[in-house]
Amino acid sequence: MNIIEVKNLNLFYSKFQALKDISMDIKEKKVTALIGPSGCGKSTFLRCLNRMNDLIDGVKIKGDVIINGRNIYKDRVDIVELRKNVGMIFQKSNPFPMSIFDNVAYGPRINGIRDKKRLEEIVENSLKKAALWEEVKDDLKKSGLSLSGGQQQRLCIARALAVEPEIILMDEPASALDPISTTKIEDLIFELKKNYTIVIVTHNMQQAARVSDQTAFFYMGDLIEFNDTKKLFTAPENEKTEAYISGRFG
Ligand SMILES: Nc1ncnc2c1ncn2[C@@H]1O[C@H](COP(=O)(O)OP(=O)(O)OP(=O)(O)O)[C@@H](O)[C@H]1O
Repeated sequence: MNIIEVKNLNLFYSKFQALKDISMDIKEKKVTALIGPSGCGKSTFLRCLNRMNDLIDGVKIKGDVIINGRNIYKDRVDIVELRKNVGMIFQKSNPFPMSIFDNVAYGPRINGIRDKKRLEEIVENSLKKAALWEEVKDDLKKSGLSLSGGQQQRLCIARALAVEPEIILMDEPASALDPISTTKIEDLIFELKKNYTIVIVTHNMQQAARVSDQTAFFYMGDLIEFNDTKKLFTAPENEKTEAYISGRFG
């Protein structure tokens, strides 16, 4: 089933067109990777899926993004609800300057959950789902900022999971991490897709090939090819895709 349907999406930063008539259906509980050379529009596209571009001055968006049957740009949509349902993980982990517990409890508290036991449950479950619990369970009062880079990124994933999203957007979540931490994030993505839909921007083609079910190749604002990951990397249909995956540009 398609959880996200993008139809004829165009995005302008003032006069510059960064996305050109993009249409793409994203399947539920699968990992979709967005690849392409720097500046091709991957992050811009990702941010369209939870209206993060609304925050940028001079942005104009035309077209439709339909999530669970609701057009997030046209129907009356509560942005806070939307971002709860469509969580986001950034390249640079950004824990709040507070304890591990408070980082994960932050969203649930904003949503009005006050009961201590309930919060403890949510924090424990979210940290378990983010594969961080075992490493931090003995000192949840420790500052989130005192964790290693890889742990901080998993803390941010736990924080996103604590408000029960359906979709998680990841913008190069492992590009600042060492190989071992990267493997942990990749293993986690594999685990998470049992319950969540994941859309991930990555510069790393091996990573896209390892973690994703479907891959979209962008080039200069165009969606050049969108295919099953295996097919895209072994028998691409477009010659630009082939040139890119074989390292001839980008
Ligand atoms: N806030 C902005 N204002 C103006 N132009 C922007 C803005 N953000 C991005 N752009 C331009 O839009 C195009 C797409 O940028 P985007 O960041 O989406 O590309 P990307 O494929 O994610 O690149 P990278 O891999 O380098 O992160 C680029 O030409 C970029 O310069």
